[in-house]
Amino acid sequence: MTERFELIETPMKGLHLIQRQLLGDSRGFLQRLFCAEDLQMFGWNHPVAQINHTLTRERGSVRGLHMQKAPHAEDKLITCLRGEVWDVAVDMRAGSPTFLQWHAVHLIAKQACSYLIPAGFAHGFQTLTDDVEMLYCHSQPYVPQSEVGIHVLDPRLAISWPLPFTVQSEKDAATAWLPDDFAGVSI
Ligand SMILES: Cc1cn([C@H]2C[C@H](O)[C@@H](COP(=O)(O)OP(=O)(O)O[C@H]3O[C@H](C)C(=O)[C@H](O)[C@H]3O)O2)c(=O)[nH]c1=O
Repeated sequence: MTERFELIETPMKGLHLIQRQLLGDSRGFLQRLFCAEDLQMFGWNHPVAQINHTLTRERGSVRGLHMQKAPHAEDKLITCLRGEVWDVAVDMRAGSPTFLQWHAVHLIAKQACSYLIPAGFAHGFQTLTDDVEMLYCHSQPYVPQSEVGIHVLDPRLAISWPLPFTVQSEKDAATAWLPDDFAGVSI
């Protein structure tokens, strides 16, 4: 725990929830979304290379599952700024005791909790409200050629999504299932 962040463990090594402290006053609040010194204690050991902001309009939409392969494998800090999402991280690390297991968290903007997803995990989410805004801090730049897609309905993962799907990108819908001999990624 630091002055501004509380680390909440998950069943998977390196995958954490980060509870942020809001500093409230008569005007509203200030919250720190990222702090290199503090987050280094939680395993984030890189500068922030890029920050992305997405708007997903329709409830039930699904983005992902995506990750970047080495040497561009990246840590992500996922923050829900508006609305609510069912946010899923999948352990794709070769040799991990939780290989191909997934862990989902219900991110609610007002609850000021972020999801710290280390390199080697695929990430995706389903929106539980309309007009969801997400902020992603990435420890590596976007390198499309290194991106790997995993199908959100891949039977080897058996992710239990909370809502019927509404909107999904053509790219994500067309993603192939994992080959039977897939043994994971090395990061
Ligand atoms: C990821 C990314 C994309 N783009 C461009 C590429 C496309 O022209 C456009 C939309 O890309 P895409 O459909 O891959 O966006 P998402 O489906 O939201 O991808 C994200 O979805 C899941 C949930 C993630 O965890 C990743 O952060 C990210 O892959 O933005 C960029 O310019 N920079 C980027 O970092």
